[in-house]
Amino acid sequence: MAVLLSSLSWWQSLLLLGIAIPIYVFVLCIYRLTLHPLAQYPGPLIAKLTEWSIVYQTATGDRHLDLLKGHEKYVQEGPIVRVGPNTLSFNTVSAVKEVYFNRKGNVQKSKWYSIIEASAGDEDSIHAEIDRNVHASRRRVIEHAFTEKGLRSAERYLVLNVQTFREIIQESIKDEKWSSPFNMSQWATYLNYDIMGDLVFGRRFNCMTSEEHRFVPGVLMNGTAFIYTFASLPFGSILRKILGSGILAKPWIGGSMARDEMRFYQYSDEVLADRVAQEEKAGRDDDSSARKDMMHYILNAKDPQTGEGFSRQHLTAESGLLIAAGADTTSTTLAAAFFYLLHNPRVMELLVKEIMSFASSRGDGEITPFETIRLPYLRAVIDETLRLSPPVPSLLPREVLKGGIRIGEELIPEGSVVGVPTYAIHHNPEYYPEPDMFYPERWLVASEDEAASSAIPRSSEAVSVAREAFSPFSQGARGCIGRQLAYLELHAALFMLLHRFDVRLAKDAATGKVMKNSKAWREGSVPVMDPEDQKDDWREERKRRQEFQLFDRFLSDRSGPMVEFKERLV
Ligand code: HEM
Repeated sequence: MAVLLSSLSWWQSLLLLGIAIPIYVFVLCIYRLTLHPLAQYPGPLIAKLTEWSIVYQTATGDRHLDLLKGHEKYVQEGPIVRVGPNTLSFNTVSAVKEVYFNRKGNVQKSKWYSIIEASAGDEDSIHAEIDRNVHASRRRVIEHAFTEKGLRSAERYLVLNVQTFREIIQESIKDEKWSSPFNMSQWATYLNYDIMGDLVFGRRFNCMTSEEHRFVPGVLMNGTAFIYTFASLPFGSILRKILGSGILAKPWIGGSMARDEMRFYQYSDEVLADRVAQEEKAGRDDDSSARKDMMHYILNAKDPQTGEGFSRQHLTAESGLLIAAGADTTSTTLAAAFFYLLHNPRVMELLVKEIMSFASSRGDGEITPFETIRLPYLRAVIDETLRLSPPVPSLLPREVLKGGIRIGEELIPEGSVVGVPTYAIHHNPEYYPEPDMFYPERWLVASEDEAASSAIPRSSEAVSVAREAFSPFSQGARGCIGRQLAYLELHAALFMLLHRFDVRLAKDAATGKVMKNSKAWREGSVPVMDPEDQKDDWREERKRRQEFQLFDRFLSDRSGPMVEFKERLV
């Protein structure tokens, strides 16, 4: 071939390419539609032909909606949809079990993960690491930071940060009236960044009280949006080198999103450098009273099997991951919980009743975050929020290894990419009757009396089916390591805020409608979208009955609800 090309003049080579490329594309398309091992599965034509359909979906922020729409459209043909030439989306519990939950399942994270943290340097965090053994070894190191002892020592800092938020709200309440409106997505983000700063690095970012670090959530969301799409490009693994080199971050090539992606890792590396210096100083001074935050455990931990700790490059990747994974997800859920409570007064009333009666049963005794975990209706509200608005809403891609994998009745061949889109399975009526309804009771087994008046079945079988499909934290060996911490934060924050304040949706004084925050709460943020105030130009799936709107950037972008607070008269 090379000899042939070298014997041609430039215009003959060009002509040859001009003929060969369309023929290649044509043959590839025919192959993908007919002889490809996944050709038998239903799906949109464009998705069968090209990966660019995934790129387009990730760029719009609507991928979770597209995946659900695909499953609804092809439901008659079964629960599997071909969403890319080589990618299958499943909407079943058996797929959740085989692909995620089963630690021996014959899959590994797809190559998409090898690109998402290229800007952190040559080493991947535990989230991006593909090799299952390397991941297991690193995860054992990180687990030291998530023990019950570690979480118990975190309680105090959770409380202090929520107290700061309460004080800020309190200051905005004038003359025993309602506070000024708070965009809950914005304030839940500041709160959770401050909590994560405190818990991971032993220092507050003070997002709630000062402007200095408030740029970080925006930088993270922009960077994540960029990488979500970039990593989905065909030949993404070749592009990793470009990303890691920082070329895209040059002002004359990449846009602000590419620059923000780099900027986020620079920021987490700076924060890490300060923290490592502190740890070294504490070691030199033999200071046993130094703060034992998560980084303390991570800096000092060794994998019990290999005896190895983390290199500096790993630590940079893990620092970025912990800020991103910990702060952003939990704040989406807190904002969404306010949205659902304020649109469902019945649920709000029951929840406040539970909180108040627990508090009064304790008299003047101090209530710790761990105790709030025991409140069943509060947990049901949080789980129902995570079901309808999962902060990581799309398909977590896994590549099938040699020998293939059996999922339900199907044998899926090696090299295919498979996954279960969380938002889609959380709306699957087979597991969640009346899936669009915010109904926390679905998580609680009903007594005989309750069953008679229940809107949906609540037998122990129905609840356990719902539990099996429930995947906001994913499941199994690659599932979320911060799950317990997230619940602790959410329980504590909701308990402390609702115990102290009555809340209501802020209304626009002129129109009397739910308030829209026309000003972006950070650069590039989406406007407040309240489905009660639907616009004609909203796509159909965004008009779901009273759902808190997410924009899928792998993490979720969001805004609102606009909330006002008033001191409760106890
Ligand atoms: C509501 C809150 C949260 C949700 C919904 C959530 C969700 C998830 C999901 C879906 C994954 C798997 C991602 C994948 O497979 O690509 C994950 C992984 C992870 N999460 Fe969370 N997360 C939350 C809170 C937290 C918190 C508070 C932390 C702690 C700092 C955390 C740390 C991590 C880490 C380190 C991983 C990677 C685990 C591994 O690969 O071994 N997350 N999370």
